[in-house]
Amino acid sequence: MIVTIDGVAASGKSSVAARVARELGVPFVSSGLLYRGVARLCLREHVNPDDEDALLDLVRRCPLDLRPREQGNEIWCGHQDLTGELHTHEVDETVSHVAKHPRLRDWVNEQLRHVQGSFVVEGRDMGTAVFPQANAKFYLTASPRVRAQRRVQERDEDIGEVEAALRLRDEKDAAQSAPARDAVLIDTSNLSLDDVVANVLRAVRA
Ligand SMILES: Nc1ncnc2c1ncn2[C@@H]1O[C@H](COP(=O)(O)OP(=O)(O)OP(=O)(O)O)[C@@H](O)[C@H]1O
Ligand SMILES: Nc1ccn([C@@H]2O[C@H](COP(=O)(O)O)[C@@H](O)[C@H]2O)c(=O)n1
Repeated sequence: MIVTIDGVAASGKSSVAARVARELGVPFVSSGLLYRGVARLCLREHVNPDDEDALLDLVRRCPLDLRPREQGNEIWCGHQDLTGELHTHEVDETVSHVAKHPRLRDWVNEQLRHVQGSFVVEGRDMGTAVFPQANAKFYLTASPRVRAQRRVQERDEDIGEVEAALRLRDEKDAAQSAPARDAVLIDTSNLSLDDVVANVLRAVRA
């Protein structure tokens, strides 16, 4: 069984996917971490994120390894765990530049398709481009303000700046972020995390 949970930045994809996966007793996979990993390598190696050939050379030189874990996915580059370096302002600003390249997206999607068995996978285009055959598909949204409020609970940043950055990332991600026609749309603006998880599990088990 494959369950896809797509949605806009900070809509709750990772949190919901992790909880749903735990309840179903299957791994969860965070596709965004692969893009974030490439963005992190760009920053570390001073590679231009707008240069597609340079990005493909980078991931050949520094192959990233996505490791689904119950407590959260890990991203390794050889023997180096990059996981703790992927949710920074610099990575947030770089990742959409990385994600716009078709051949880089093909590379990410090839990594994702190696995952075997049953799993929950979250991202932007899991239910459309990567796993159109998924058994259940969900698409999470929330107002930019609500998403910014949630994000500043995690990071000590100005809420106005966070909201503006989320709106900008939404625009940059629009090309790959359309919900699948058969996805269940959930506006989480006025729902608790528990409510969203319950709604998803009810639909998966229906
Ligand atoms: N329905 C909800 N109600 C309240 N808080 C929520 C809800 N969903 C998620 N959160 C909280 O909002 C924050 C962002 O959630 P999360 O990281 O899962 O979003 P995301 O869509 O994966 O973000 P990104 O796209 O940046 O990876 C987390 O602190 C999470 O606990
Ligand atoms: N399937 C996906 C997942 C992510 N992206 C790009 O990566 C950025 C970070 O993703 P998060 O889920 O961690 O926010 C995101 O803003 C996209 O630019 C993607 O294109 N496709």
